[in-house]
Amino acid sequence: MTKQAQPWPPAGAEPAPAHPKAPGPGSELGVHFTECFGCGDELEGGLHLRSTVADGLTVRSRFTVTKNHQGAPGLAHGGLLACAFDEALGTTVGNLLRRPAVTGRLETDFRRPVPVGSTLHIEARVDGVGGRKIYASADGRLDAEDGPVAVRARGLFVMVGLEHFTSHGDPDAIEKFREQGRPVREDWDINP
Ligand SMILES: CCCCCCCCCCCC(=O)SCCNC(=O)CCNC(=O)[C@H](O)C(C)(C)COP(=O)(O)OP(=O)(O)OC[C@H]1O[C@@H](n2cnc3c(N)ncnc32)[C@H](O)[C@@H]1OP(=O)(O)O
Repeated sequence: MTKQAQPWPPAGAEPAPAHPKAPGPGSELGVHFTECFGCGDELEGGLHLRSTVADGLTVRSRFTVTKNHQGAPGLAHGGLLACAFDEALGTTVGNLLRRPAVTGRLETDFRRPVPVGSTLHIEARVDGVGGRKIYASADGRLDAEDGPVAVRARGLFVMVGLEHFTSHGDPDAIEKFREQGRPVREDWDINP
């Protein structure tokens, strides 16, 4: 049987404008939580992904593959690469739309090996919104913004209320997150 390509974003999704308080093009997004494996600076073996808003509903992120990220000798582990895309897509959705959301589904296509020492340049964009569902996709290129594509990903994010984090998360970590000042509640649309 021939596999039919599904449209992306799916029928019914609408283009989503950036939130009025979303950071503008050129803004560095920084660390959203210091213990985050994707972007936090407290975890020596983390990805230390860094992101900058680009034009449109697009964010450019990059991270350098270290020995902490290996699967096969000298090559990035696919699961770690998926983590980098989860972070890059999540930070794009969170910062541009300013609606709390979590990853419901993440698809990755691994097109080329990613060696230790290389830097992956990830361009992620919001593709559309349908109800509580946010569709986003990203391309990861090797060692330059116009380098060869090594990984592609698509994510479905589902808008949630703050109780998702307060009822399932660790209260001490949530308190630390609040003390770090992100997100500033007034700058977000909280209820899905
Ligand atoms: C400045 C700071 C920046 C912030 C920067 C943040 C960066 C961090 C990046 C990392 C982000 C993460 O890893 S987040 C962590 C990983 N993800 C999680 O732990 C999520 C675990 N899953 C859940 O909690 C739940 O399943 C939810 C919330 C996703 C959905 O549950 P729910 O609230 O009961 O809603 P539910 O009715 O099931 O789903 C709502 C709609 O989405 C659809 N839907 C739900 N899941 C799926 C799915 N896998 N595939 C297809 N569709 C799905 C449903 O069919 C439905 O469509 P319809 O009927 O409406 O049409």
